[in-house]
Amino acid sequence: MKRSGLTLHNRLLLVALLPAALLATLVTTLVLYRGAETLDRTLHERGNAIVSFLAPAAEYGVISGNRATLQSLLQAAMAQREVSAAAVYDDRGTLLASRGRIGVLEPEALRKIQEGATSHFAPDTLAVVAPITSGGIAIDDELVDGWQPGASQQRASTIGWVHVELDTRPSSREKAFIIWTSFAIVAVGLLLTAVIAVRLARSVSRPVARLVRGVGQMANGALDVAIPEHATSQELSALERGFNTMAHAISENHRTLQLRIDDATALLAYQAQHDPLTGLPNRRVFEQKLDECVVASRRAGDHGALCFIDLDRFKIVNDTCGHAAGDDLLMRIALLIQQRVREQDIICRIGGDEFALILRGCSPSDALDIADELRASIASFDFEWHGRHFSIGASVGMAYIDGSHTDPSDILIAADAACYEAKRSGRNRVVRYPLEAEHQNSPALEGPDSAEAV
Ligand SMILES: Nc1nc2c(ncn2[C@@H]2O[C@H](COP(=O)(O)OP(=O)(O)OP(=O)(O)O)[C@@H](O)[C@H]2O)c(=O)[nH]1
Repeated sequence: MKRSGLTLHNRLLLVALLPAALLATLVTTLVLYRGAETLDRTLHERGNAIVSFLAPAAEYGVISGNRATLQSLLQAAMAQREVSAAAVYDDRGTLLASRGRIGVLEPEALRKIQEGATSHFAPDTLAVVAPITSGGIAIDDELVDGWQPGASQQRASTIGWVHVELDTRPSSREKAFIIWTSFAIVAVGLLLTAVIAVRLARSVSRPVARLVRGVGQMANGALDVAIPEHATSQELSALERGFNTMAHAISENHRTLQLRIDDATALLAYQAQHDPLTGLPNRRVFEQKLDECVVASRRAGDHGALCFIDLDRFKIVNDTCGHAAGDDLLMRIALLIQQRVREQDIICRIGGDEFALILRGCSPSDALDIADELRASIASFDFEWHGRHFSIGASVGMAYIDGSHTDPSDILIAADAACYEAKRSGRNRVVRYPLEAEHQNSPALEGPDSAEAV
């Protein structure tokens, strides 16, 4: 659909003002027309009434030629409101008497004028002329031989004319007054209508504009939107409340959803980095940390050691008491190791019963001491499961991180080989890499064989 450039506000103004303006124009025109017509008609009627009264009254004066009578008659006519001049003519059009500044009419013009005819012969003047007729005297006629009823009417003839002029200025002034009063009323009415229309249009267009802004903000991604509820109309007020409720609900749902996503993401991140059974960092984290350690040892001289810890004869617990017991034992051993290592050390579970311990910032001898203390703790740990007691051990393979390695997998291989050697040479002991020298020179580190289930 084609869009118009008119705003909602302007449309509402148009709807309110256009009919009012049209109606006002129509009504004003009608009132003015009717008012002017009525004033004109009233003036004409007055003129006619005066000449109708004057014509029969002047009959005697015209017949008798008594000008004094005619003058006093005209004087009486002049007393009438708006009469500015008056005159009487005989049947030949000769002026017999006049009052005021009369515009004398030619006999020709008089003869053409019928009774009650009016005309504007001069500006601001309305002239009314009526013939003076003589109907004869009925008493005298009856005395005449051969008189018949109705004969006097037949002999009525025009013996002169009365001519009255009315001043049209008061009437014009009244017309002007009506015109200006009407215009003033219409102007005030239209002004009031405009003020009311503007207020009404605003009461609709402003809340709608606020709603449009709110929707726009939401469309741009700002969900926490609330518009002020100032609408005065019931429907718009309900719309504002509804919008705010809806926006709040959407915002809340979005927030809840975002929290769930964050939780799920955090859980996934945690699960991606931790062993689900013991909660220790998993193999992936271990590899990262080992990388960091190797880099730190080369760059900052931050030396340390890697210990591979493989539990001895763990399988017996699984086989005799089931996997639940094995799981419980793994969790307890993980806790035990965590409690015994330092804050800067990193302990990870990297396999079934295998743990990796990265010792940071320590000398080879300190690392050896820590590893052996750990081994001894595991060896002396008494695991109890439904009345049965188990004592397991741990074989520990150690490789130093002293800045001489560039590849972390070399250290891994070394620690793995040392651990294997610890297993092979009887379990429950710490073997460090390089193997031969360490193994031969450190008999003290060799512990007793791993304990069997008791
Ligand atoms: N309960 C339990 N057992 C596991 C889990 N992961 C691996 N295992 C078991 O742990 C055992 C590890 O095998 P081994 O290391 O050969 O068993 P071991 O008795 O410790 O043998 P040595 O290391 O030679 O002393 C296997 O039987 C696996 O099934 C686990 O998450 N829970």
